[in-house]
Amino acid sequence: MLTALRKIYDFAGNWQGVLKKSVAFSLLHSIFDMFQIAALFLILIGLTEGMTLQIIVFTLLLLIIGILGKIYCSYISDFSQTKVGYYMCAEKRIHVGDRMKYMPMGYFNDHSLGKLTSAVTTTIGDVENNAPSVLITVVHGFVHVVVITIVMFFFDWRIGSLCCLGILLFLVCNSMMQKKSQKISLERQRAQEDLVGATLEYIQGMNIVKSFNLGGNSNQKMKQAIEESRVRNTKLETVFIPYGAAQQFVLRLISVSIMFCSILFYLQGSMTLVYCLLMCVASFLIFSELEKAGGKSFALRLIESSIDKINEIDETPIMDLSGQNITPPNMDIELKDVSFSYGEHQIFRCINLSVPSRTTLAIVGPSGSGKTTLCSLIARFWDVQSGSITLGGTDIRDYTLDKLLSNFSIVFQNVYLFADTIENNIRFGKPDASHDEVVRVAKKACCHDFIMALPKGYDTVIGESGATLSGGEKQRISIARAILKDAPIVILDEATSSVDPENESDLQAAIESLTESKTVITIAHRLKTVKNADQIVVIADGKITQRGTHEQLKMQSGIYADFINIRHKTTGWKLVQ
Ligand SMILES: Nc1ncnc2c1ncn2[C@@H]1O[C@H](COP(=O)(O)OP(=O)(O)OP(=O)(O)O)[C@@H](O)[C@H]1O
Repeated sequence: MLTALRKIYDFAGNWQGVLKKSVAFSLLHSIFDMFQIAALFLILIGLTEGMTLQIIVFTLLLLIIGILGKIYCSYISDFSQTKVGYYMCAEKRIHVGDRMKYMPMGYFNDHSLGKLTSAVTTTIGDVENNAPSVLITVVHGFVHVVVITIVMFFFDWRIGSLCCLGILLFLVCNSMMQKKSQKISLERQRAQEDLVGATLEYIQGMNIVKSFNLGGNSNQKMKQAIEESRVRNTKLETVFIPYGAAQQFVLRLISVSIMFCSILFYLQGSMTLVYCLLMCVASFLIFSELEKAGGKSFALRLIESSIDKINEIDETPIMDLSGQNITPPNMDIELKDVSFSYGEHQIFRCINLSVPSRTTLAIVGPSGSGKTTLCSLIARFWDVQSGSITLGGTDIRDYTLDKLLSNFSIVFQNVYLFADTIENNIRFGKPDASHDEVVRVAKKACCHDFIMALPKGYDTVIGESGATLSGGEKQRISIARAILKDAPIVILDEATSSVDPENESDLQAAIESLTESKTVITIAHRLKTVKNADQIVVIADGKITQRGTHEQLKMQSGIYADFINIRHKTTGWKLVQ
């Protein structure tokens, strides 16, 4: 239990002060609670030994101060508790999100989208909603019972000892429950992750679901995940209920024992009537807060496993640790003996390549040969396993990721647009750009006219993933933001789809604006791009099998000439005119 409490405290980070304040006020609340017992004690003395005005006034004062104190302390404690929960988790979400930018892409291969989404949404949400309140209730419950026990010892050591026995028995039940819950908490968390993953997959694949008319079967996975989550949650409850009941039983039993013993001691003559009455009334109050703590403490393991999960993501090694803010003297890119594999799947074996500043490289090759991977290695989305890649003569691993990536504008074939205004989507390339700058690049990327035809122009909010724009329009928006970034190196995965003849010339004009006077690396699908490139490399079987200009390569027998003649249709690579 202490480990879990410690973890919550550590998790609070910058908000530990507010958490301590909340705990302190909940303890003060306990002290004000004692005022009730003191007032009761005075009333009983008054009733048995004669009521005086002094006793009445003092009792009333104690009650008023106690009630007001409790209200004030509750307010501050609850407010701080909500504040700490919200802020510590908001900070953690931002921190984890920031860190993810610097994680190797391999991390995202090994961890499903569902698991990561679940971690930053529901798992952190669990911590946000429960951790501070559980910590405060548990600490409060224990301090409350300890304070009361001390007071009981002050009145009668035998009753004090009974209180100690109650605490001890409660701890035994509670630690048994904590042990039992450890395994189930993990299982429940996994079920939760699977559920988020299945839901995401279902929603993301909705167009496929509809187009294949598979509504009935396709959500089978989601149904299974829901069922699994139900089973785990129910199991959790079923396990806790007997222990929770045992805790309650133990505390109630001791309360009743305190009452009976007090009466017995009074009848034997070893306790005064006042003390006896006081103990009888107090016996119902002694364990009230501990009982609440017991009710909440079952959540400690759940919170602990949630915190462990979030910390595990947060502690994943990032790529940026030894990077420096280097400004490359030129944009020469050099690959020396580069080998790379995805796990066991070898993609490149000792490849060498040189792309001088302000030249154009066209990468061609069959589907799955590694064209995208090569671009990803140059932009350090992945680290090479052996060999090196340099930019301006410096190994790209010696740059900070921010500094390295500031040199690249990357346009992917599958464009992702954020659920934000068109203007902000373009501004993503340069967050401090003015409206005029945004319009200027939109014109260059041939977007301005279709943007102005939209109901709110640049302020039109596009649906998630750009759902309300055509494929070609999305492409041009992504080119506009790349033009705005104005990085000296452009990596471009040419669109093979979403280009109809009307869009074609606009898209071409946009690409020409983007690539003008830059070092350009293109995954080329168009004969025109390939023809105009300063250098063409053909990738196949983990190697660069051919390199040269269009004129040189078309004369050589080999994959390139075959492709030009569209003889290798079956490999899945073709050039469009
Ligand atoms: N993130 C990844 N994890 C594991 N394997 C991957 C990953 N990305 C690509 N691969 C595999 O690496 C190989 C090369 O993929 P890559 O996308 O680089 O090829 P490509 O030449 O760009 O293909 P295409 O022309 O079809 O886009 C493929 O076999 C692919 O399945």
